[in-house]
Amino acid sequence: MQIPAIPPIHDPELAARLDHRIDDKTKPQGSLGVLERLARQIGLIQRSEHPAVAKPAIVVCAGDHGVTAEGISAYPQSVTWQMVENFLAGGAAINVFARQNGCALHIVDAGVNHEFGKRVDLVDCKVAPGTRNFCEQAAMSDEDCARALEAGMRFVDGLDCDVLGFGEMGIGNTTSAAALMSAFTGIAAADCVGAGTGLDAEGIAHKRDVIERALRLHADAKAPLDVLAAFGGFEIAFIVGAMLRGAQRRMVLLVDGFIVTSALLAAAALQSAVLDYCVFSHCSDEAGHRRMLDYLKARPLMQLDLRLGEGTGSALALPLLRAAVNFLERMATFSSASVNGKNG
Ligand SMILES: O=C(O)c1ccc[n+]([C@@H]2O[C@H](COP(=O)([O-])O)[C@@H](O)[C@H]2O)c1
Ligand SMILES: Cc1cc2nc[nH]c2cc1C
Repeated sequence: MQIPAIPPIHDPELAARLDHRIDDKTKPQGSLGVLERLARQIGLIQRSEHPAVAKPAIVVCAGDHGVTAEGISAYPQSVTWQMVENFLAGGAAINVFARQNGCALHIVDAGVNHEFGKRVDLVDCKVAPGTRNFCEQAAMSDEDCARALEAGMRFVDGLDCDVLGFGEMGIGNTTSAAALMSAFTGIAAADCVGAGTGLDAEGIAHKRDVIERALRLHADAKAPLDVLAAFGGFEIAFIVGAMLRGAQRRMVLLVDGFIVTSALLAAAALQSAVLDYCVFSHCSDEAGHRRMLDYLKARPLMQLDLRLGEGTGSALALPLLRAAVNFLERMATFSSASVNGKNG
């Protein structure tokens, strides 16, 4: 398997031209704050002084997790496929927010423990009906992990979009994400673990024990792909592949909550320049997410106490991305509006 080469977005000459355009708008310099940094970043990603958010898409990847056998979620595994049906019927939060924001939505079965049959609206990339219990063995074989990564890359090869948002669905996947976080960052499991869909304090303590046990079992997994295979999920590996290919194709990558960011930890361990292409939509209410973002030196756009996943944060961030490219394209300049500039 070929890991995509990703160039950094570094381009001092274009950055200077973007900065000039931004500073020439009728506002005190820097006063549009984060939106100015976004406009500059999107311009550098798209290699354009006139960046656009014209064709946004969100991909929601679903997969099941063998580690649910350890009793680490407040909900049964069957909710994964039932929510996939809900996505396909248009009734989930992500359907509502994607529609509200004029965003294409793609639903992927990367490894759900359910036979959906032939469905035109479901992208069938099922590698297996769920991962193995990573307390007993690696969640994925190396081959299956590579299959999920490649499926993510191939999926993005067929996409026509400029902004690619990520979401996921998978009962048990906050356990997978917390284990990935601890393995990739060296942060203690106790500081990675959280309530997920709604565990109480006792449930969280048990989840921490499960993760610590698995970290001991797979202590030899050091290379990024080995860590991903040991603790990941099919939906997480699919997202890793899709992120790497999306960055290679110079898409803006919209990062959602705790699980999607754990996929980014793996992607960044494989190709650190992928981070240049990322916009962090929000800081999730899942306990470890703030620490994960800090580790990546990431500044999320919003803090809404969301802990849903599905790409809901990605969808809700779209108006801010649009505001960033719109002010750059549509605001008057000091000279066009005859407004005096600084000290002038
Ligand atoms: O995105 C987040 O930050 C987030 C935080 C907590 C839970 N979730 C969602 O909840 C599910 C996993 O929770 P759990 O408790 O089953 O591990 C999965 O479907 C995720 O989309 C998502
Ligand atoms: C109902 C439900 C919806 C979800 N969406 C994402 N994760 C979820 C988990 C549950 C339990």
